[in-house]
Amino acid sequence: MNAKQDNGKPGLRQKALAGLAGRNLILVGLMGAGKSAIGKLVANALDLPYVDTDHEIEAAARMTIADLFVQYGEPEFRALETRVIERILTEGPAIVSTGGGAFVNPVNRALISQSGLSMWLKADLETLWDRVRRRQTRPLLKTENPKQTLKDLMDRRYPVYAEADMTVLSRNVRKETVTRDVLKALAALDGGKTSEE
Ligand SMILES: Nc1ncnc2c1ncn2[C@@H]1O[C@H](COP(=O)(O)OP(=O)(O)OP(=O)(O)O)[C@@H](O)[C@H]1O
Ligand SMILES: O=C(O)C1=C[C@@H](O)[C@@H](O)[C@H](O)C1
Ligand SMILES: [Mg+2]
Repeated sequence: MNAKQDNGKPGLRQKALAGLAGRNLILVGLMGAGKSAIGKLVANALDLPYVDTDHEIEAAARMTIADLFVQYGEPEFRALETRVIERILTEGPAIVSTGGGAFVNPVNRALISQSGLSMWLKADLETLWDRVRRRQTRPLLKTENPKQTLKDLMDRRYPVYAEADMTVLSRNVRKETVTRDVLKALAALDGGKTSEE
């Protein structure tokens, strides 16, 4: 992905940066949507800092999110999440992966819309379940029927995620393909064609 192609037209990276226009890009969506995995690849492609709110929360609390839920409860986790989002967004521009519940809070949504572009990584239930089923790190899925819990979260949260500025399908394809779809969505904000189309 060269910044300039031989034909003189701007390349995908350059167009995506133009579309982003110095703003933060905030990835939202359910657990397993790929916010962390794709966020890292997008940051790498655009040569921008990458920040993961879940990771920042764990660093600030000096414990894992699972332990935070057990020792202090979800309300304390959510309060910390809002403080971390507020801080991160003022330090941008960056590619920011949020935790699955972050965008559901209207205070967080307002902070996000003030300082950046939100992008929903949308995936279907089977794709999400396939990605999260093997890991025990997500406290909200420690239920008797975690797949049903994931489905309930989808039903509640998808109308809210739909408020994001952009949506990209996090399909069952290579991460690089989804990453490219993210860059194309950003590039489209700038209008015109890239030389890679
Ligand atoms: N397009 C993809 N193809 C294959 N695997 C993927 C893809 N996107 C993500 N994954 C994998 O799915 C798993 C979950 O992805 P990831 O941790 O990035 O989700 P997340 O949205 O950050 O979830 P959480 O809200 O729990 O932090 C990871 O193992 C990741 O490598
Ligand atoms: O969907 C959610 O509410 C969560 C998702 C994870 O990213 C973590 O932020 C935490 O486990 C809560
Ligand atoms: Mg994540």
